[in-house]
Amino acid sequence: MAEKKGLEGIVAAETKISSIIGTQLTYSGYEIDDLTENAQFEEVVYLIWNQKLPNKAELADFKAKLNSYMSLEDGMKAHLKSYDLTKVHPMAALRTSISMLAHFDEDADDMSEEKNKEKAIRIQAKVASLVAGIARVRNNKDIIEPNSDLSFAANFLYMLNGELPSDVEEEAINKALILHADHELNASTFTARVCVATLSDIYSGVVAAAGALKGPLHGGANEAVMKMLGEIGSLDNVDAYIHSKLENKEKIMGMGHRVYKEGDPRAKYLKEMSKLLTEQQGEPELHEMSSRIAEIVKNEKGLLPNVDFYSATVYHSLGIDHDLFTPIFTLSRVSGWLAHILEQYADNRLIRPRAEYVGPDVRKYTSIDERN
Ligand SMILES: CC(=O)SCCNC(=O)CCNC(=O)[C@H](O)C(C)(C)COP(=O)(O)OP(=O)(O)OC[C@H]1O[C@@H](n2cnc3c(N)ncnc32)[C@H](O)[C@@H]1OP(=O)(O)O
Ligand SMILES: O=C([O-])CC(=O)C(=O)O
Repeated sequence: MAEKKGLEGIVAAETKISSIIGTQLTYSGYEIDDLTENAQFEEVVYLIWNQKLPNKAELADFKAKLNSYMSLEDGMKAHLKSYDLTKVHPMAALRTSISMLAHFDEDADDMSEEKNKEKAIRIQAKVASLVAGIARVRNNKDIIEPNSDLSFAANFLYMLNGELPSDVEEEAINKALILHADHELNASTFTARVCVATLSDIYSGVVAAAGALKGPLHGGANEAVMKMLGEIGSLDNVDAYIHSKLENKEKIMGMGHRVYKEGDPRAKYLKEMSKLLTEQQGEPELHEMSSRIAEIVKNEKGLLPNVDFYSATVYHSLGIDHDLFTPIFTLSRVSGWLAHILEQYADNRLIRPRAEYVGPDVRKYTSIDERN
């Protein structure tokens, strides 16, 4: 067997975008706590794309560009309306629609640095409209045009719900977007880098990454956490449910992490928000159930909550449909993918590891009549 199954611990790239040392997560040198408590998501996107925080003029220019790209073309809206969203998961719809964006971009295959940077802004902006648009179309509601007076977080909620968000809602989404923006060489980001290292285009890299994020061992875990809470039903049922899962060697979603063994530094903010928002919504039991799950899994397995665990109850308390949780993760993480794609292009080499062959020895072809 390959020595490092799942490439655990292998350093496969150099990056200036984010770093994990123990339980310290930094984006281009800034601690995640500092950014979560003080920054706007747009500043963080600028930071991870440029390795510097924007000054006032740079931020204004960046926001203006994001806003100018946010509307979907009529053809793109018609495309979204052609999906059967009663059958297709929004994450599958989002993956497909990101690919379709390239068909409306005459620069899609232009590989110049200038055009790629511009396309990054366009993709970041349009993914917000796509997530909101998919949610609206499936509920037979009109697609809402973005409002350029709003922050990225508020604009997303406005396009999703058709009404201005409260300050609490805007702050919660802004924080969640910052916390999910980048995470070193996680599976979806690695996928993006592998894809574009063939010198494929930026849209292909983002589509490949979205496919990787969708899985329940990665970004899909946030939706799975809410499904688990629904199955458990009440605080009284938590112990029996979790013990039975663990006895059957089943995984508890939202718990554990490949890199963080002493805890995910992002989880504490989401835990705080989960407590506050579930109380405000009159559903404190959901947070109490989550805390009890975390306590049992820590005691029994030594595993701690990851970013997906408490984000589930945060999004639920904001009234967001459970199958939109991973698309919202995408809305944030696309900033990290784009940062890594640009970094990969800037100093590219094809990513092509080797596999250890463990199949049958060399043998001769036999005609179909001779086979049993
Ligand atoms: C944004 C993100 O991607 S954060 C991660 C989101 N994913 C999840 O929350 C899914 C649940 N968690 C997991 O599946 C894992 O903890 C991962 C995939 C996140 C990381 O896992 P890895 O470090 O690769 O550990 P791996 O899957 O090899 O498991 C190692 C052992 O811990 C156990 N384990 C790991 N996570 C869990 C869990 N959540 N619940 C129960 N047991 C677990 C495994 O069953 C295995 O036990 P064994 O040695 O007795 O067979
Ligand atoms: O880093 C990882 O393996 C998974 C993760 O937490 C993330 O992508 O945010």
